Amino acid sequence: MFPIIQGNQIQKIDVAYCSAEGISSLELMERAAKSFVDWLIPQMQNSKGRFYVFSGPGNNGGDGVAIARLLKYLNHSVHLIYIKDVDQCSNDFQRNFERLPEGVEICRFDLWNGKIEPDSIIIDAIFGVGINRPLEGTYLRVIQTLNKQVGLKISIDIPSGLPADQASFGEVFKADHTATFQFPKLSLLFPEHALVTGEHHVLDIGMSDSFLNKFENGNFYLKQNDILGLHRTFHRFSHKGNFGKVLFLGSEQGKFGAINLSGYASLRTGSGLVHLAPQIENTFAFNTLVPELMLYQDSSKSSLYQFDAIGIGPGWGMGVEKDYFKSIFVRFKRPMVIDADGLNLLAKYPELKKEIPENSILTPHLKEFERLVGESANHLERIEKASSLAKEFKVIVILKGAHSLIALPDGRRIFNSSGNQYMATAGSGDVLTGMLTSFLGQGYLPEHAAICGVFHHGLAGEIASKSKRRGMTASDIIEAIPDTFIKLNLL
Ligand SMILES: NC(=O)C1=CN([C@@H]2O[C@H](COP(=O)(O)OP(=O)(O)OC[C@H]3O[C@@H](n4cnc5c(N)ncnc54)[C@H](O)[C@@H]3O)[C@@H](O)[C@H]2O)[C@@H](O)CC1
Ligand SMILES: [K+]
Repeated sequence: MFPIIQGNQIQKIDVAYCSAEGISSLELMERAAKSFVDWLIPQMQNSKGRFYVFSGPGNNGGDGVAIARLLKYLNHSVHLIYIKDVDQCSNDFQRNFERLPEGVEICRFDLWNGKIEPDSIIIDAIFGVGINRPLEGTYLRVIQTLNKQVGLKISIDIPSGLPADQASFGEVFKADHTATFQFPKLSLLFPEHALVTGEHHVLDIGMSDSFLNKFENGNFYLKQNDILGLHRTFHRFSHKGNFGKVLFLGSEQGKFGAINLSGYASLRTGSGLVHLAPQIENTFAFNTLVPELMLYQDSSKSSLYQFDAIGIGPGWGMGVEKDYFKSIFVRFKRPMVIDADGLNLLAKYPELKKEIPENSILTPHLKEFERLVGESANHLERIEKASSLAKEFKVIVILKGAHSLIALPDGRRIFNSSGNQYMATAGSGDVLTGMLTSFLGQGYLPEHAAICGVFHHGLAGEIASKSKRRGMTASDIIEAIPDTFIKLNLL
């Protein structure tokens, strides 16, 4: 997993990395510029190959100058507009400025005519992770001018004006794409910044996970390779008991789909036996939409011990009695998955939080999370609150959304990389509950069940949306679950 390093530590890392690798900071900047250009060129497709690079005074600006040179070497039309006098810019900016080849159109911002030819690509290299205060004066004018321009806009490392680890504090460059070096900066993962970061891409500049781990401060970015080693393997003699017997409690009258989706998702994730216990008087009048699903009549007196894992909450309704709810914790005693109305009931009866079995997985979306812990001023505060909840009650909190956060009881916070906007559809959360419960039932450690569940869920959404886009449904996500195992070559 990439650690997500704080913005104010990044300069220190650059120095340590250059000394460990025996390279100069100028060489590191060259690597960054090259990785950017290697990524950029295939993205251009129908563009005419005309670039306007806007460079600020620090090393982000230096990256921009180096990129202008590399683009010129590839015979593109390149304009470089710099903002501060060159002799006041960073050393590596100046070294790169001296190396600019003939043919790059160079102009200082205050002398620039403000014209950008149609179909040009605007590259924002004004500020990177060194931003430490809101933009004002000329810098503010530059960003305001560029935000009014039409054309594809790409930010280097981070959109200028956005601080690396905090909520935005002023005007920010509005990028269509952000190409960020080595690991995503924390603020690129905040939903409220979606309109300025555009789509983000992580570019490798050669720093290994083990090198970066020396500087970690608890935040990590989950990649595909990270989950491969977490999976359990099963052999030829495994029987359905090895794959887990799971139960879903939920679905009041009128919401039959909810636990059907969870149950079916858990079958597709590999569960051996799946039971549904709907919240209706006559359980056996319930319609299981899939023949492999079985019904179970639960009461506060029945034993839940026969199940390897349980998932509670999808479509449950708010009429569930407090004592019955508590009895589930007391009777099962082991980690379980709590979602939807299970969480809303915890918000209604907060005294029950302390009864939740340790290492259970809670999966609130933003609204359910707000009901549980109150409003947050921004996503950073939300992340802190999720982490506190996980630590205080020794549970795993999965805060769902783009880049779902997995907050672990030991304080680590893992941000997911898989998934896309098409997954914001009815029942998508019920599917996640099914997958998480399935992994728990197959004997995965709760932490591994959370990580694998979240990653596979996002990957299934990516696969299903290839042919369905906006028309993708939760059932399509379920049908794509087996393909996630095939894609990752998991037996
Ligand atoms: N390992 C990495 O991550 C690498 C980073 N590089 C680049 O270096 C960048 C960081 O460079 P720097 O630390 O020079 O930071 P910046 O390029 O963001 O610039 C910081 C400078 O701007 C000033 N400043 C900050 N906020 C301001 C404001 N609101 N108005 C006016 N001036 C302001 C600061 O005092 C400082 O002089 C990264 O974002 C990245 O683009 C690459 O060159 C090489 C590799
Ligand atoms: K930038």
